[in-house]
Amino acid sequence: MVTPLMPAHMRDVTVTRQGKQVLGPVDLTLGQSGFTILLGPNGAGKTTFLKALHGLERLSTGSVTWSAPDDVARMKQAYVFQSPVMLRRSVRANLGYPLAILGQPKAQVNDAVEAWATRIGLTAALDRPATGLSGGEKQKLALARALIRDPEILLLDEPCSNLDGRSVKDIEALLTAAHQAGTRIVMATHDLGQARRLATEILFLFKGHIHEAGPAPDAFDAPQTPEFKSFLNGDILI
Ligand SMILES: Nc1ncnc2c1ncn2[C@@H]1O[C@H](COP(=O)(O)OP(=O)(O)OP(=O)(O)O)[C@@H](O)[C@H]1O
Repeated sequence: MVTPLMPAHMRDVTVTRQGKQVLGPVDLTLGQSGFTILLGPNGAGKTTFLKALHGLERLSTGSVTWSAPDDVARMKQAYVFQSPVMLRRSVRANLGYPLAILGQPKAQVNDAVEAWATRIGLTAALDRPATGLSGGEKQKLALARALIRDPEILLLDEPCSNLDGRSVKDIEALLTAAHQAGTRIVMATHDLGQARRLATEILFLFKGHIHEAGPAPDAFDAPQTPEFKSFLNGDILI
């Protein structure tokens, strides 16, 4: 599927915090389809990049433009945080929330909730408080809550950090299915194995700059910059 939202352009984007430039300048076009993995060591600026793209970050310079008006673009994006944020309500209410606020009829919301609960293995927990779920269950719920309204682009900030292997596998399966169904994905991760499993495109960030951008697996097989080469070698970058 080709989304009318993309391509998106980041032009001369910089973010400065307390006098320090933590991102940019970034000049980049995100193409119409693909699974972009944003790699980089701690503090490289991955979260800042994703938030800048999503409009959650005040830009010091530059602009982010989508191939649709800003209000339409905002509606068609979903963002999954590193630590899932749960409403203090049931799993059912959490899952249905994005559709309920769009004013969808209750029966339709309920059908979608039941279908997604089955996909993430939480049918038996539907009427339990979401705050009582395990970390992996919460992150699956957060992902399902993002996907339930069928976004054109999904932005994820290290959604699998601190999760057990089973949960990582489940989340990767959900992401792969979304990608295959045509959802544009941009995801930050520390995990090189995960990047190799999922990426169609790599962005490597270091000290706020993009040092490598290109298709996977080529970027892994023949890194173009010494920084990305070192990162792939497991060296400590300073
Ligand atoms: N509120 C803040 N005030 C000042 N500096 C900040 C603030 N938040 C983040 N930073 C700095 O901005 C830079 C980029 O941070 P960011 O969280 O985007 O990196 P990251 O690649 O996502 O890191 P991590 O992998 O650790 O989550 C870092 O140097 C960080 O210390």
